[in-house]
Amino acid sequence: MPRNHLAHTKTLVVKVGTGTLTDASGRVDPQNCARLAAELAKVGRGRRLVLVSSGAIAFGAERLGLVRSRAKPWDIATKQAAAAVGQPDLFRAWGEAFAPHGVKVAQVLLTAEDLANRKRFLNARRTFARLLELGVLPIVNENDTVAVAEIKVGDNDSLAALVAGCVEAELVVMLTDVDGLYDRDPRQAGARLFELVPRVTAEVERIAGGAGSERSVGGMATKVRAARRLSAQGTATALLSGRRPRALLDLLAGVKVGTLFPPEPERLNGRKGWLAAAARGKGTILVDAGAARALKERGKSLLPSGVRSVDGQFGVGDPVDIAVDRRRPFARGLAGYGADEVRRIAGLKTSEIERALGYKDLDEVVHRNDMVLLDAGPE
Ligand SMILES: Nc1ncnc2c1ncn2[C@@H]1O[C@H](COP(=O)(O)OP(=O)(O)O)[C@@H](O)[C@H]1O
Ligand SMILES: N[C@@H](CCC(=O)OP(=O)(O)O)C(=O)O
Repeated sequence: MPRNHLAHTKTLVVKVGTGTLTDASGRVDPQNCARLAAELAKVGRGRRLVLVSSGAIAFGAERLGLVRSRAKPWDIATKQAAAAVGQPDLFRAWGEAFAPHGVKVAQVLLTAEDLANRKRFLNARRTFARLLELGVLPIVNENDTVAVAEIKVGDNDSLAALVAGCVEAELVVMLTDVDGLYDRDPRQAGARLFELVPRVTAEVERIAGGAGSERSVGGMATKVRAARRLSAQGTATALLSGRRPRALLDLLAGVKVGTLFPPEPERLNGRKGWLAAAARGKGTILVDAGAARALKERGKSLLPSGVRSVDGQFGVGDPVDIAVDRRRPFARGLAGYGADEVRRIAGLKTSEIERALGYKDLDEVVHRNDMVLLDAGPE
């Protein structure tokens, strides 16, 4: 994908990391917020723009006078408390920074569950669409105060990827505190910047390290993982320095800045895109190797004969993971039968379904039209 195509981007998500909103000592940097707002106001003209902003923990830590120490890292409750204190401050800072440019802002706080549940996902999509029609800039963050491990997206790089799926963005720009992806941690001497990463391979994942500070989450590793998922979704990702003036404007003018991850040519739309990116399996259907091959290599539906067992509880129409090894699901789909029904027909031929259940609604446990193969990551 040539860089000058980026100028035609109609819908984009810009994710701002903590390191972009704070200075080297971790203090909130209002000047950078103001400069970024001026650039984002320009970028948003004539485009659908959504901002995903981290920084609640850093703003809260500043107000509470919490000092960072490598020896005594903050526990989860402290981070959640800091986020609760800091989120209003963060939102106010953005509101004040955008006001001089006439940009109205809306606060959207999400958890993974909001996007994993199809009904709530469609609700969120409708709200985003209406906000954008009204010319309002949605500013998204994870709802850190309520998001415990099970319902947490966990990092805002992944959240930005989910939001991109929700608004069908062509591009996600991640603004961070380094110029892009380097061949090693840029704090080491001799690190070289990648301009283009055509594919996120295992090697690329290996060189992407952890976070730069206690206030950030994830580091390069979560950005690269999000870029891999986005690429499969048909969305480009750019990593840029949020501290470098004009970097975002230059990117959209086709200038070579930062690191670009182009989209894969074939994209998953609508329900399948949601299944692959946002949905979480309510349970797992464990299948035998033959069924796995039929699904992966021949695009077949899952029939009861290939089912070995079922983990968890789910109803008809719920998203379910499909796996040979329960730690690495290779597909996700909408269940044609509930978990207890699948348990009763596991291993049977389709002709035996009716005898086992007393009725037969479908031949397939998961129909191929309701199924996507997952990118289980590089081997
Ligand atoms: N290969 C790499 N290339 C670039 N940065 C890296 C790499 N490995 C680790 N990092 C670290 O990732 C940090 C950016 O991630 P993070 O601290 O989570 O930022 P943000 O708050 O913007 O999300 C950089 O400051 C850098 O120290
Ligand atoms: N939701 C948290 C930030 C989570 C996060 O991913 O932070 P970062 O790595 O700076 O993008 C906050 O607002 O502080």
